Amino acid sequence: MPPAIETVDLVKEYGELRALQGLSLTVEEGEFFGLLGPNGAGKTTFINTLVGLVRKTGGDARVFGHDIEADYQQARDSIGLAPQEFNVDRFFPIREVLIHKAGYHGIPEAEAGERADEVLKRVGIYDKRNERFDWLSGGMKRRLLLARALVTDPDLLILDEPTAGVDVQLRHDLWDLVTELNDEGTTILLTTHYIEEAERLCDRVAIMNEGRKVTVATPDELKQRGTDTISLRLESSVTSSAAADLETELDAYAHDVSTSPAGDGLEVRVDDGGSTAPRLLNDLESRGYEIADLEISRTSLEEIFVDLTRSEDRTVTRSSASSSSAGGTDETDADAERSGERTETEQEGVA
Ligand SMILES: Nc1ncnc2c1ncn2[C@@H]1O[C@H](COP(=O)(O)OP(=O)(O)OP(=O)(O)O)[C@@H](O)[C@H]1O
Repeated sequence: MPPAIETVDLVKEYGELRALQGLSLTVEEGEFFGLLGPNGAGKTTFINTLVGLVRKTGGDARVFGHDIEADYQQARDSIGLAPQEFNVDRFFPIREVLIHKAGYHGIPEAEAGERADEVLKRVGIYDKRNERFDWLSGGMKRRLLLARALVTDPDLLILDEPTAGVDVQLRHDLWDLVTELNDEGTTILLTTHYIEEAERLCDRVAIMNEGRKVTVATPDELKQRGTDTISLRLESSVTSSAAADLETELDAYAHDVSTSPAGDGLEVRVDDGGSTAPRLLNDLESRGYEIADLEISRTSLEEIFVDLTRSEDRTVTRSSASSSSAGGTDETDADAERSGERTETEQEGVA
C-alpha cells in the first residue's frame, strides 16, 4: 500500500515568498500524524496544496499513490478536510450542506442523505440539522466542519487546527472522536498550535519552520532530545565562590548549575535526570552539602518545539493561545479555475 501522503521536494511560491521550500514528507497509511510549526511555517499551504486549493510551484505530491495534479479527483476523493476557517455556505440548512458535499464527490443522493444524518449524529449536532450555519455556536461550527470532512468517508482526514478557540469539553470530545476514527483505520493529518494536543494524539509529528521540515519524530523521541533539570534544596547555603567551584566540579555531566538568590537552592541541568541524580547526590554529599529535597523535571515538548523553531523576528504561539492565519488562497485565476471545488455551491471560497 502506498503511503497516505508522500511529498518530495514540494515547493510553493507566492510571488517572491517561498512558503514551502522543498518539503519532503511521508505519512504512512493509518498514522495519526501531527504538523507543528509557528505561524507562517507553511502548514496550511501544505494542506491546501494536497487538496488542490493551492497549485504547487515544484516537486511532487501523492495521496495514496495518486498524483495530486495528474490524478486530482482520486487524490481529492480520498481526503476529508476540516479547514481552519469557516467556509460553509450560509444559505442552506447544514444537512443540505453535507448532502451537496457528498454529491460533489459522486455519492448518490439517497446515500448522501443517510451519510449526512450519520455524521451529524457522530459529531453531536443532529438536532441542528435543519438550521443554517450562521445560527450555530462556534463549537457547533467546528463540529460541522468535521462532519463535512467525514461525509465522504475519507481514508485521509486532514484537520487544520480543529480545536482552535473551542472550549475544554469540546476539545476533549473532538480528541475522542478523532482517536476513534484513527482506531477505525482513518489516517489523520493534524495541524495544531496546542503542543499538548499533538503529544496526546499523534504517533509522529513533523516540525516545520519557514517552509522547511525541521524534524520528524515521535513525541517521546522529541522529548528525549531535551534536558532534565534537577532542583535541590540544601540544608545550608552555597556561597557564590562555592557555586562557581561546583559548576567546574560537576562539569563532567551538568550542562548548567545555578543557585537560588538565597543560596539554599540549586538547579542542575543534565541529559537524564533519573540516572544522574544518584551521582549528583553523592558528589554534593562528598563536598559536605546536605540535601533537604530533590525534584526532577523534564523539558516539555513545548520548550523543545520553541527551541527548534526559534527565529529572531517571529512570535511563536504558545499552547495557551489559539491562533489564526490567513492560510487562505491568493490563487491566480488559473488556480481557481483548476480547483473546481472552490466554486462548489456549498462552499464559500475554499474547502
Ligand atoms: N494566499 C497567500 N498569498 C500570499 N502569501 C501567502 C498566502 N497564503 C499564505 N501565505 C504566506 O505563506 C506563508 C505560509 O503561510 P501558511 O498559512 O501556510 O502558514 P501556517 O503554518 O499555516 O501558519 P498558521 O499557523 O498561522 O496558520 C506565510 O508567510 C504566509 O503569509
